[in-house]
Amino acid sequence: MFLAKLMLLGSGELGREFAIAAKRLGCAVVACDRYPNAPAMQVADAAEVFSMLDGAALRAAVEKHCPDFIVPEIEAIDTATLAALEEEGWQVVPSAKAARLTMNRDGIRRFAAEEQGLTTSRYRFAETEDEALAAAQAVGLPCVIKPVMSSSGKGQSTATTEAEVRTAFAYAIEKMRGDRPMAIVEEFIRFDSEITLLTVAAADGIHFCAPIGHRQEAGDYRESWQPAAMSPAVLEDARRQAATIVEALGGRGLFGVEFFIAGDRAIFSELSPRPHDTGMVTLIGQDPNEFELHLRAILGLPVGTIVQRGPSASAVILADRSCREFRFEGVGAALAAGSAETPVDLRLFGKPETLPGRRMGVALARAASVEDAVAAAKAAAARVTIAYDEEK
Ligand SMILES: Nc1ncnc2c1ncn2[C@@H]1O[C@H](COP(=O)(O)OP(=O)(O)OP(=O)(O)O)[C@@H](O)[C@H]1O
Ligand SMILES: NCC(=O)N[C@@H]1O[C@H](COP(=O)([O-])[O-])[C@@H](O)[C@H]1O
Ligand SMILES: [Mg+2]
Repeated sequence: MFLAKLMLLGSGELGREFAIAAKRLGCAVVACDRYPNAPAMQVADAAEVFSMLDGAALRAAVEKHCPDFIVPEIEAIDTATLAALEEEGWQVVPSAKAARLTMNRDGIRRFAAEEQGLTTSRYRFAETEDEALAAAQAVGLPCVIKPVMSSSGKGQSTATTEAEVRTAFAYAIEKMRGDRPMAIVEEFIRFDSEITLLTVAAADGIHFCAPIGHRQEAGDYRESWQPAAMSPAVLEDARRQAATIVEALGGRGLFGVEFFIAGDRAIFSELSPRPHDTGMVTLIGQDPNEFELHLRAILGLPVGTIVQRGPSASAVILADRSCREFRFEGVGAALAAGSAETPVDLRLFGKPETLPGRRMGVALARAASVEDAVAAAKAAAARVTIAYDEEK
């Protein structure tokens, strides 16, 4: 009856779009996350609620549902259990090795820089304040300090003085996920721009999407656009580095490979072995979009030709406080801003609770230029407001 059964480990906005793509292609989806009614659960065939870091619960869910593919959707997963499951013959996407190396920044950074020879910022790891100070001295100030296990900028800050290094290290350890109190101390790169190069490893080879530019604030993305303007030589270098690391990680799927662009250098930053948040722009600008590409690659289907439909952008809709009783307003006004020349669309993720800075939705636009697309997406996002009710 079903083409395949997919189990999502993590069920946020990215998993939700992936689940929709999977349902369209006749797959069964089991959505797992730490809280009930997570975005992907709302469109899945079945749901399981447990912490992805709980290996026993993860194994029990796999043995209960017997998925054809286990699809990590977040970084923080018990990767030792994933590796054991893979060893026993379960299919982990793109591979248990990719999930293990990318869950922690030390894993992927060492692999990229020391084993694959990619260009990266200078970096050191620190487990104590003294080690953080020594690391900052080695990489130079200012430096960026991040917990080795975190995402979306959580626990990340930039230090320009020794005193700030101490504060930044304490902040990283306070905000880390998991149980490894370790931070990466990175040279601050004065980049001209930053991009995500979506790279697909599929049955019919390696494919690249047009580069996606993005702007980050507090370590989290605010707007992304596609195609990002780049010199052909730098793009070629980024593609070479992306292909190197994707092939070395192994397995099939879509990867979001992040680079800083500084002059004629493409500096590898990190990668997601799964759809990328900045890649939500492909929901309006690209066929197949990043979620459909991930699915096709996983299922062993050919990707064929990827069509970029013209200058496109996404802009995020963020909450500013904690609340369980809230409503979206201005949705009609946001959509009404679209036109034949500048189509506008929205995704509201259906998260059951707001938190300060939590991404609740995204506005999408296509236009005559990337600048116009970003302006249209931002304007649409600004029209959507969240009305918070008193906690009941
Ligand atoms: N070494 C650096 N130099 C300059 N800016 C940096 C550096 N490291 C990170 N940044 C800025 O912070 C952003 C977030 O960093 P990074 O991608 O490492 O964190 P993250 O928490 O994994 O984010 P996400 O999960 O959203 O990709 C980068 O996109 C960039 O704008
Ligand atoms: N940069 C990684 C990223 O964007 N991940 C996406 O955010 C969700 C968690 O959101 P939450 O923190 O609001 O629950 C994840 O499940 C994934 O979809
Ligand atoms: Mg990143």
